[in-house]
Amino acid sequence: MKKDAYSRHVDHVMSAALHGAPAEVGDELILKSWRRCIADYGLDPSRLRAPHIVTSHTLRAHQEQIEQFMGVARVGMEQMYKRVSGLGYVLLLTDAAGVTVDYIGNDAHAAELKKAGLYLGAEWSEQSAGTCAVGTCVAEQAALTCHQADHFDPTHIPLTCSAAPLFDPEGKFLAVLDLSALTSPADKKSQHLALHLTMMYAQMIEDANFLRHFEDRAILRLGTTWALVEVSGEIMLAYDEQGTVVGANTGARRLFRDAAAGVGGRTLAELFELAPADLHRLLRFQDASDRSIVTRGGGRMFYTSVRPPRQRPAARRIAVDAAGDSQASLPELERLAGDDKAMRRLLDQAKRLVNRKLNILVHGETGTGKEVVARALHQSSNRAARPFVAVNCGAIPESLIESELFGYTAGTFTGGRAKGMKGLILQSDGGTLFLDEIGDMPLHLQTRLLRVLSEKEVLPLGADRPVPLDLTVIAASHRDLRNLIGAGTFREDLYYRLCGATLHLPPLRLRDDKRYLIAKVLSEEAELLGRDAQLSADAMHALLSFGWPGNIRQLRNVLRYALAISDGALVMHADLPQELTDQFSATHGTSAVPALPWRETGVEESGDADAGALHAALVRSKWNVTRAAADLNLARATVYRYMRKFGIVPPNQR
Ligand SMILES: Nc1ncnc2c1ncn2[C@@H]1O[C@H](COP(=O)(O)OP(=O)(O)OP(=O)(O)O)[C@@H](O)[C@H]1O
Repeated sequence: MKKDAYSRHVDHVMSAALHGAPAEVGDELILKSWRRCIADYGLDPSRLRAPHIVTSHTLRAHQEQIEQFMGVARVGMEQMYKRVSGLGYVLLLTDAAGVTVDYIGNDAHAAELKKAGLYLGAEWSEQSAGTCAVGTCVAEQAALTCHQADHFDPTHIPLTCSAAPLFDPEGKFLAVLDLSALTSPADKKSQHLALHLTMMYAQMIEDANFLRHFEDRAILRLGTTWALVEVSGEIMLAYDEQGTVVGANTGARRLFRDAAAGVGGRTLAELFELAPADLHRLLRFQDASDRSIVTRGGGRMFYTSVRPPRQRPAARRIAVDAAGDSQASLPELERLAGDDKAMRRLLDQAKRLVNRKLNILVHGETGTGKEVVARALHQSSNRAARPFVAVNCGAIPESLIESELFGYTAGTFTGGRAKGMKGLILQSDGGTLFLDEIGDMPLHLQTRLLRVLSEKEVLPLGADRPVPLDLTVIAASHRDLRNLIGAGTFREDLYYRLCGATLHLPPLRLRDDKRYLIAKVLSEEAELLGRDAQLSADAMHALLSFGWPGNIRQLRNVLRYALAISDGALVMHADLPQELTDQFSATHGTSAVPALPWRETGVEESGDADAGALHAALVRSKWNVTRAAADLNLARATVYRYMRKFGIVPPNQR
């Protein structure tokens, strides 16, 4: 900015703030903000300040405060960004303090955007940045555009920014959605649509969050247009079975602003003129053919639509109640465990790792839930709306792993796809790449993967230029990778790249929350069948006493089987597969005692517990590989591969 233009700006801000009228500035919110900057925060428009970017530790703390909301907001932001991409805009989501907790922009301009503060971690409060769209939106809790010289600090004059406030389901100010650009036409009117788009998406995100928050409640939507009331939640009220309002979105709070006691805690009959039949249909969460309603006192007419509460299947309630646990409403990561100490510690650790951009290594026997944990970590992260790509390095034939992972360009292979193929690594860009059985990855591909991880770019086969990517890897192994390093089959440097943090999943037999897991898996399986399920006391006892060499995967298979066999809602001991009932009666003294499956051979002494589990499954199936594979939920080819690997030889071939 030229020096004279710069001093003109400073003079204009000072004189308008001290003596000016709103008409001179053109926007009352901007004028009020200039005054606050001078009188309340003691800012000086002639002192230029570079944008303030908070440390990653502070950023994480801000993100943690609104983590769940960020997941919902991200979906809306991505949709919105599609509408404006190519027009030079970036999207910011800030928290109520004005700290940018999420961001979508064109990475090609990352350096410029970062310099301008249009980036993750930038703090846009008025106290820090002077008048700006986010800061003034925070101060006024109102939508506005802060265009070029509206900014207090001349540093920000090149920018145009439109921001809208977001409120939580209780009406508390929560966040700001901001659409900004580094350059724009001089006329502020050019940003009219940008402001409206921002307000529209802010409302959509806020309403999506409202619907999620009250998914267990009926929602009454009111609209002024008959055909749109189903889809546009202009005004929404959540209410309980008695018709008492338990939540209201911003539109509804605005509508009932004059009601002395607000809307919360009042009944629908107090707010609307309702005939008994109308009240009845609302309490039964039914729609009616005449879908109009009139507010009491104000006499305003609206069209209505009712969204009934989400029905949790009875089976889920019964089963979880059976475990005496009320975790059903908790986020996915929390629900992975009951009160097992090791798992609770692991989940606490996992929650702290979620958005840290660290690669994570998950270790545990087969079927302990390594992939389940990886998915839950992804779903709890701010990458949740981006892809979760799972690759089983042990299952893809070695000849294909390279092209599957890294992709290839057109013409690289005869018989390949004409347009080339985007590899799985690139497909996970911005999301999470889950590399299962990482210990099975051939050495030369480990080298290529290491390069991808360190350089954050991938070179598809046949390509001459690498493609940059935002990669977060969660790798899993049932084997101790340090043993593989010792044996020379796993690269030590890759190991250190992958284990930004390591999570050790305990085997099911050592978990203290078996009762919780049994109830959870039973309810999930029963839900799939659309029925109720409970376990008889002795069936539960047998499940609790079993050794579970195949861990939670085996538990799921057993319960799926038992549900298929059982006649009614009650799963009996006799409905369980024979392997369980045999062991149960054995350990209770009614027949010969088989040793616990994973201890019955010396294979475990090889240092690999899975060899024991595999051997046990083969013994149980009388060396029928197909049945053992089904038991362990593995492909037959995988069972053969592991048999070769562990040196397990069937008796008839010894
Ligand atoms: N906490 C859990 N709650 C309910 N089901 C679970 C849980 N953890 C794992 N499971 C179930 O156990 C089975 C195996 O899980 P998963 O595939 O994540 O295990 P894994 O350790 O990755 O197995 P592998 O090493 O063989 O790939 C799946 O059916 C999954 O649904």
